[in-house]
Amino acid sequence: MILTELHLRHFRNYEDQTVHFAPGVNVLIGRNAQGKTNMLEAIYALSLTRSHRTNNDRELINWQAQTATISGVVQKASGKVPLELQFTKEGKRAKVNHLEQARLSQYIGNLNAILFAPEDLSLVKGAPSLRRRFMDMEFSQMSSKYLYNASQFRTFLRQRNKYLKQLKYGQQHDQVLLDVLSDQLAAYGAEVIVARHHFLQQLEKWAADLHHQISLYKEELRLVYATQLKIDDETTVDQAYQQLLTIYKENKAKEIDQGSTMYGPQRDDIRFMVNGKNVHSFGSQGQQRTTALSVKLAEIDLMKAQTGEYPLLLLDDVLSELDTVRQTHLLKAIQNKVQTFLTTTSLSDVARQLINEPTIFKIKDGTLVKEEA
Ligand SMILES: Nc1ncnc2c1ncn2[C@@H]1O[C@H](COP(=O)(O)OP(=O)(O)OP(=O)(O)O)[C@@H](O)[C@H]1O
Repeated sequence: MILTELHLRHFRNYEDQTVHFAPGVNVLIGRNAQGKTNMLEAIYALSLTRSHRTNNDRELINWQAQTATISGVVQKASGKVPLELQFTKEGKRAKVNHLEQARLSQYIGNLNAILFAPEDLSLVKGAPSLRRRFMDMEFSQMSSKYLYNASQFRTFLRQRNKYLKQLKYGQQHDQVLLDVLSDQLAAYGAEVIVARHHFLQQLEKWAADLHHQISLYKEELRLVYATQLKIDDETTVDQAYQQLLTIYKENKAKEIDQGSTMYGPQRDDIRFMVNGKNVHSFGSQGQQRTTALSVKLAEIDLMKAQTGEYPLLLLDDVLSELDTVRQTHLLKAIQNKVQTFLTTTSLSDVARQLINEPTIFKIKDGTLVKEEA
């Protein structure tokens, strides 16, 4: 898919900006604090209805304004889709084809984007919560079923944790409601766990291939889904549900004592194994970077396989973080395949040579101007 045009009104430091993007590589060049990341953030938000760097939507609204609007036109194989998002201090509204969507979950999936920023290089060495967030954000774009199950799971997890605390401190005594909440949590948790297992297996195929190439055929990458359940390719959602339910039954007293839910997908992780060793603990910084890059790039193909369309790729200042070999692989992998938005303070000679006919935009103080070829 291609984002052909974007209009920002009172979004961060953009007052009123219309841009027509190229289908290939769009390079956004500017000094620090001029609005490069803000532009990628706008595209990301138009895709997922939320920012990648804040949970507070109010921060997206220009300090002098009350409402921020992002709108754009997405060109897909099936035709053009106009999208619009509006952020006010009270909340947000989303429109597809000029029609307001009752739920944001109905909106997500119209524009798919993968964002790769320097902090993603810590996907491997960072905390497990980063990897769970990675799975949730990416798989939700590929499957509305995953989006729904993961969001229901979070709702019941909050309720169950609250109830476990009340039981712990004697504010509640009735364990029947706890059993009802455990049943719901196990049902949605099982859906999430089985889906993650399948998505990760597919992601592994592409990631392993890319990693093999980038490491100059020296390293084999494997992605292992670390979960408390016993899961393999044959495990059904019902079997996973029964396993979780049994765990909740057997650990009821322990969880009440803790005042929180100790079992389920909120504790899962991904282990990245290179040549049989966990890169998190044993990998060099270079291996960790190669792994993160391979996994991110593999998402492009996974998303294409799942949705039938390539996503947009947003690269926020990552070139400067990668050495020449990795830059070359990154730029080669995206050429002529995905519409790319790349921010940088200056384009290196290597990158300039590798990018096939880049369209260059200069960004200064919240204004973006296309550089004529
Ligand atoms: N809600 C807002 N209203 C107005 N201006 C804002 C708002 N939020 C952020 N800004 C301004 O946006 C600018 C930051 O832009 P951005 O994060 O896109 O920087 P950048 O060009 O990516 O720079 P760097 O290379 O340093 O990351 C800052 O000048 C900041 O003051």
